[in-house]
Amino acid sequence: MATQTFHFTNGSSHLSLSPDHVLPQDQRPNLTQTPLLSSIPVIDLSEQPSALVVDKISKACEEYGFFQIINHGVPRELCDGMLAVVAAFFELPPEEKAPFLATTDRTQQVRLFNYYVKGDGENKVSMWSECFGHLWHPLDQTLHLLPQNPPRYREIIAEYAEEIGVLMKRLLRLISQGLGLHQDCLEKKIGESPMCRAQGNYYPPCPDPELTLGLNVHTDISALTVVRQSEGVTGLQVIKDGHWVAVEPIPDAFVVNVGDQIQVLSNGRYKSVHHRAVTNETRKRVSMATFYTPGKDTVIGPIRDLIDKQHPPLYRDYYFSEFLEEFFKQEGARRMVTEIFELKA
Ligand SMILES: O=C(O)CCC(=O)C(=O)O
Ligand SMILES: [Fe+2]
Repeated sequence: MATQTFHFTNGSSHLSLSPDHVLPQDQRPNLTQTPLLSSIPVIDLSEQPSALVVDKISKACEEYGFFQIINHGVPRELCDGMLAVVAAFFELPPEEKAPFLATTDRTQQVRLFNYYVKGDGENKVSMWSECFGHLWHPLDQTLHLLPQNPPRYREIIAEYAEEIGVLMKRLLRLISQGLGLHQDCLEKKIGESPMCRAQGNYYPPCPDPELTLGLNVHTDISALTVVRQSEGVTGLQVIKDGHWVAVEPIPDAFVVNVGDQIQVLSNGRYKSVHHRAVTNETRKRVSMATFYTPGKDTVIGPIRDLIDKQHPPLYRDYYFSEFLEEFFKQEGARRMVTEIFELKA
């Protein structure tokens, strides 16, 4: 299977910004316009009574589509260890990573790739990052496919995945309650065979952050996403009221965001918000996104209990496979997949 052009971040091409990374003028980040550290809501999961936590999460999902959580119960050392092992994988010499390079086979389970956007004309502009994707659940099907170097990669990812599974379900219960639904509602709607993918993102220092992006503007196609990011380096930015705001890297916090599927299930009440990663000149940044997504055969549409005369359905029901097809069709573009499933009034 053919591989696409790939830019190793630790190969010689990354010592300078190659033309392959330079975005057309209108897609550049315009960093001077970003307020430095206005932030998204920070929610303490240990706060009592828990109804207060439900309310705060609900408000955050409506107004930002993003929030950070602290006192979440996932051991900090495990998260630090996870980011360290992910960084160590990306920092291996190119020949050690080459076996994982993405091919054109979409069913490939474990893949190392660069995102790209379509530039002027036919050319593709690569993002200033390397991404490494694989399943995080069910791990017995996937663990043997993961890197053996760094030596502890498999073991640490397995431990981390276990914790993320518990956290993800807890968040889905809180979000269901915020919508006034039974606490198991969202997990049931997303189905018994969710697609659980993890994506490590590695952003090396960039000689000219104004000319490129670490990750293009996008929404997540998941139902829900949980991100762990490096401490002390900003990069993730979120649209709020038409402006980019930087997500402050709070020690020992997770960033949580509503994906396209919860936007549809909640009939537009909770927002899947556009976000991007920008680069900086001096410090590398690592993040690990874990996505919780429906299986291909799951039917997604506005939950019936959320529909009434005042709230007519905004989307049609679809199989998640249809959503994925549309997503792949829009690859490289500024993705607007949910719009395809909107019901016009
Ligand atoms: O690096 C980040 O913080 C953002 C990652 C992200 O948005 C993604 O992987 O979908
Ligand atoms: Fe994302």
